[in-house]
Amino acid sequence: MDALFDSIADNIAEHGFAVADKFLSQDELNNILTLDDFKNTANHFKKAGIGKQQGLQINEAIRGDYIKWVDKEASPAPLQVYVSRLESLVQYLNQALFLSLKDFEVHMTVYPIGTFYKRHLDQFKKDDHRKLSVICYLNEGWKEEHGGQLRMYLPEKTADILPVGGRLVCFRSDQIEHEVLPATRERYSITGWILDQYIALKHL
Ligand SMILES: O=C(O)CCC(=O)C(=O)O
Ligand SMILES: [Fe+2]
Repeated sequence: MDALFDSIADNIAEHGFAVADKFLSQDELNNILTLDDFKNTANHFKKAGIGKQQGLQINEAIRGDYIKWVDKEASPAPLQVYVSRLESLVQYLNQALFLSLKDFEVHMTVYPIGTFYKRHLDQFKKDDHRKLSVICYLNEGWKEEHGGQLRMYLPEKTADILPVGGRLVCFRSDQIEHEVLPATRERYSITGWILDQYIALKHL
């Protein structure tokens, strides 16, 4: 894992984002996908909103995904594997990049066919504790023609990333605007943010 973590740190330092394949192995992601949460998303997930707490709004013209927050202390074993890998990544990035990262929050995500998330930044207006966005994709056999790319708006170009199973994308939450394009398949992922403070308020 160290070589993978090292390339993530280098790319974040140099370009503000990193794409790392095989962050989760095929077995690890199969185990996550067969969790009841993912097999039966209609019962477990709820519509994602925009903003925080009192300001939270549902707006399908902006985002159409469904989410379930992960309880880091009490998640099922397959998710715990991912949570501890992220913990190691956070430690590594702290040492490599001096970011003073403290904690992270993650939710399971499903985008039903045809849904999207319009161009946005991940930091909230009144709360800038989200330092890095981290998304791990869980989709087997995803191809270009399925759509669903993460489009990042970089200073001189855009970069489109396919949500291929096991792939991790990590980028600076305060700098990189991005969007999720609609797909012809359901699109599964675990979405998270690494913060520079300890989480005070649980979403659960
Ligand atoms: O799933 C993705 O590729 C990005 C998701 C995203 O931008 C978000 O949840 O803020
Ligand atoms: Fe985002």
